[in-house]
Amino acid sequence: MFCDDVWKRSARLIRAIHEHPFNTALSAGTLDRERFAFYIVQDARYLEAFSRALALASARATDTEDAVFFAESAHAALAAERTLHAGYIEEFGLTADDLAGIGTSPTCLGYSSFLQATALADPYPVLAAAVLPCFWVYQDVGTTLLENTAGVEDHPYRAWIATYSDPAFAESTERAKNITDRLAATTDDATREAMARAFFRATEYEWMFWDSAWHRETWPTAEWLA
Ligand SMILES: Cc1ncc(CO)c(N)n1
Repeated sequence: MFCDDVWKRSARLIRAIHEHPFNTALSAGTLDRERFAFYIVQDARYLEAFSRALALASARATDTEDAVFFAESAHAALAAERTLHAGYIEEFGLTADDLAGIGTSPTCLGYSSFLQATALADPYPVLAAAVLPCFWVYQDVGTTLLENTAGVEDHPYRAWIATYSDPAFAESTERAKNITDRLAATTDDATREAMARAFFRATEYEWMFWDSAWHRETWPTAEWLA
């Protein structure tokens, strides 16, 4: 099956995601607030783009059940942004003015733009494969973090871990995988190859997203603009 195949081929990259210092510190509860705040602000922006890509997947779906799934997922992404992310942003005391002053990072813009370009310009099966790692990687990391932090009381990032280890999110991940497998099975070789490339690119961006939060990535050219 397509999903099993691309997941196996991503094994080393997935391991690197699990072992990234951002995620090991997130798991240990030692991740500093500055890095997590950077991540949450960028991720709130990412989720708006992800939601748009999902809404476009819903519009382009050839199967009504798939259209429902993608529309619900588009809504869930924005709902997460308005609860989980907005909750942390409030906890960190970031005002609307603070947020307006924080630039979207190169990686966040790259990942967001990649998803939206795929949504608008690539075949629908390629779009399904591009959004799949957004579900699968988070579900995988979320459940691992839940296992690793099971006995920990008052984990500072408990709400984040709970969101992505939720059985409902695992169910969505299964749905996204099933849709992608069905589309891969019924398309041509060239499209299947493009699906694999989109899956790998999105998974690379997932690693980069955590890495960019760890380093609090900025635009190297920012100082030359007024
Ligand atoms: C970067 C990224 N990928 C996936 C998810 C899960 O939807 C998220 N919140 N952020």
